[in-house]
Amino acid sequence: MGADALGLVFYPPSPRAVTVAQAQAVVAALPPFVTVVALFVDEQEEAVRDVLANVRVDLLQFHGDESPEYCRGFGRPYMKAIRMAEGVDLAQVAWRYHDSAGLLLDAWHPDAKGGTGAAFDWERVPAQCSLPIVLAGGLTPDNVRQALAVARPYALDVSSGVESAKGIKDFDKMAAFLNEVYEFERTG
Ligand SMILES: O=C(O)c1ccccc1NCC(=O)[C@H](O)[C@H](O)COP(=O)(O)O
Repeated sequence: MGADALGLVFYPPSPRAVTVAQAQAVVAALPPFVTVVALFVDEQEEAVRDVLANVRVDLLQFHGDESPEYCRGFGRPYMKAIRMAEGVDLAQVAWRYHDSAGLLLDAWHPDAKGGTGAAFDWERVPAQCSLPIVLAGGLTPDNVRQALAVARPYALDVSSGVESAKGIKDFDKMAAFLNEVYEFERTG
């Protein structure tokens, strides 16, 4: 459908978690030029290295409380996800993770690390940031145009909003989401 990237969730508690074998099958079916993102949450280094040794990964996404040293320790492009708790200082975060490919901003949730379907206040996305902003959290075909207008992110990341049930992607919802994005790009 034209998405630039696809995320593989290597976080066992997630309903979207994949095994290495499932990830290999997904990657093998992708058309060229789609960025493969491997997502981890406070994972043991050994487990990350095992995925890197067995799956063609373009970008690591760290969605927990990983330090900058941990994130860059794999010698691969990475992106740090930040859950937008109250008072988070994005300028300082961008400085600490200066070599991150971007900052993925997601909703903070008391019981889950991500993929919750909850949104945060898009007005909190800074107009200026030293890193490209990837907007996530509670995006749907119905609200994505508004999110783009308010937050003006570099990219979007969506999960629950294009699913029929937790972990089950819905073709029509994905198509509707992408159509809304293209329409926004066309009309501003
Ligand atoms: O998707 C998950 O289950 C997940 C679990 C734990 C940490 C991160 C997770 N997903 C990360 C993502 O990048 C999601 O796309 C992002 O949180 C937005 O999710 P949603 O609000 O469901 O669109």
